[in-house]
Amino acid sequence: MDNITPYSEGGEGDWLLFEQRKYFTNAFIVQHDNKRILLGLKKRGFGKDKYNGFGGKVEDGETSAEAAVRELQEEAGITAALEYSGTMLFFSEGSDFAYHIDYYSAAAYQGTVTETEEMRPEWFALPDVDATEPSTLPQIPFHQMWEDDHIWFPLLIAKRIFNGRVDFRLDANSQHKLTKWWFGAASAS
Ligand SMILES: Nc1[nH]c(=O)nc2c1ncn2[C@H]1C[C@H](O)[C@@H](COP(=O)(O)OP(=O)(O)OP(=O)(O)O)O1
Repeated sequence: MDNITPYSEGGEGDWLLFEQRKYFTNAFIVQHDNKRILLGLKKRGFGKDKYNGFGGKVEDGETSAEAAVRELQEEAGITAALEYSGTMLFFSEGSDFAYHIDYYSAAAYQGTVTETEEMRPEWFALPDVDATEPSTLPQIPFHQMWEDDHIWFPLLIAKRIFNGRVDFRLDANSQHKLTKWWFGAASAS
């Protein structure tokens, strides 16, 4: 049995309202055997300088699973048999649509992890409470990721399929600030 919180919520105020959603994917390589997870530093566009999984828009005519495989190939140079991990609805003040993001993960991959124009891939240590010696890899850099990620990462890592909703508002410096959220594991498996 994993020792994780299956549901959490927080923040304040009313949920922001939106009229449109667009579909995105986000994929992670999570290797429990090697105690590591692959993230990428986004080099351009929305979310620049944040670490994230590899993903992007679902194009017309493809499923989100197909988009996830394509984006992982385009952004990290690798192919993987990705499995569905969860779905989140991300909405930010100032945006005219909500991001519907399907998450995927895999342990194994084919090819060589490669830096691309969009992402600089890097391995990080999976949290390991039983470790007898510290990992040589850096810890997951939550301070340099979307603010909600630390809430649902334990579910992703434990392979608990999750759902969630986050609202961000813009602060005086136009930085995204997490204002309201909920995350839950969709099943107890
Ligand atoms: N880990 C994450 N946590 C979060 O809270 N929001 C995320 C997120 N990953 C993505 N988002 C949100 C914000 C992000 O800018 C938006 C779009 O995701 P991406 O950055 O993956 O897509 P891109 O805008 O790069 O699309 P492409 O141009 O098709 O690659 O979805």
